[in-house]
Amino acid sequence: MGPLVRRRSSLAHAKCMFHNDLELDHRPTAKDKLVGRMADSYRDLLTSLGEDVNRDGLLKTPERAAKALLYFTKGYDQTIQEVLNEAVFNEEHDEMVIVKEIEMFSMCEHHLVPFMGKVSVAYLPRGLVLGLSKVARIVEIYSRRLQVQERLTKQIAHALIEAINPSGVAVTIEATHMCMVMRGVQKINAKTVTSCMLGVFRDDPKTREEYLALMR
Ligand SMILES: Nc1nc2c(ncn2[C@@H]2O[C@H](COP(=O)(O)OP(=O)(O)OP(=O)(O)O)[C@@H](O)[C@H]2O)c(=O)[nH]1
Ligand SMILES: [Zn+2]
Repeated sequence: MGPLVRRRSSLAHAKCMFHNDLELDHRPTAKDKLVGRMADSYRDLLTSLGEDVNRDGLLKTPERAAKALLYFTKGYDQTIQEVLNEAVFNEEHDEMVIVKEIEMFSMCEHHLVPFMGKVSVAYLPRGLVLGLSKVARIVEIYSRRLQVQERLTKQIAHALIEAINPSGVAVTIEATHMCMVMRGVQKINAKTVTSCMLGVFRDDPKTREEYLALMR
């Protein structure tokens, strides 16, 4: 295996892309101010539920809930550049790389309840590879937001393309949506599978077949 060499130029390239329409802006307000404001909103919500916000068990709940929601959406506070931390390496490896079954927790933007599942990411390198943990970190940055599964799938795939310019990327997500389990249609076992295939994974049936075989 050849030496791993950090490469800055591709990161500069990545920086450009991450201002495209797939990227949401950072939160407009500082975090400490947000907790106070969100806690006030949670107090209103609890009151609307008919609860007494001054009873012992609920005294600290608005702040706790605010911090929890900020955690569930912490992807808004992170940038791809920070997360990659320059872990893009020159490596002449031209076989498929797959990081499989990355746990994912996200928030349905329609009902503000969680959806969760597993993400598999594959790419075919073209001179550059990504630090393996960074694949999972990319999943975190886009899943820890208000999302729909299809957009999440696409954002992860495009982030890989822009970070290391591989010959192709495939992302598959299998998830359970709490909005379909705990309410609404109430289908406990329904799973939603989405995929995004780019480059050779889209154009070359053999590459796609190899990916699907490795996924089985
Ligand atoms: N395509 C897609 N739809 C989603 C996702 N998460 C939730 N939804 C759907 O968003 C839709 C919102 O539909 P509406 O009819 O406006 O809302 P609703 O009355 O609460 O719908 P029900 O869930 O059917 O009760 C529902 O069909 C959800 O299942 C997602 O990630 N992708
Ligand atoms: Zn939902």
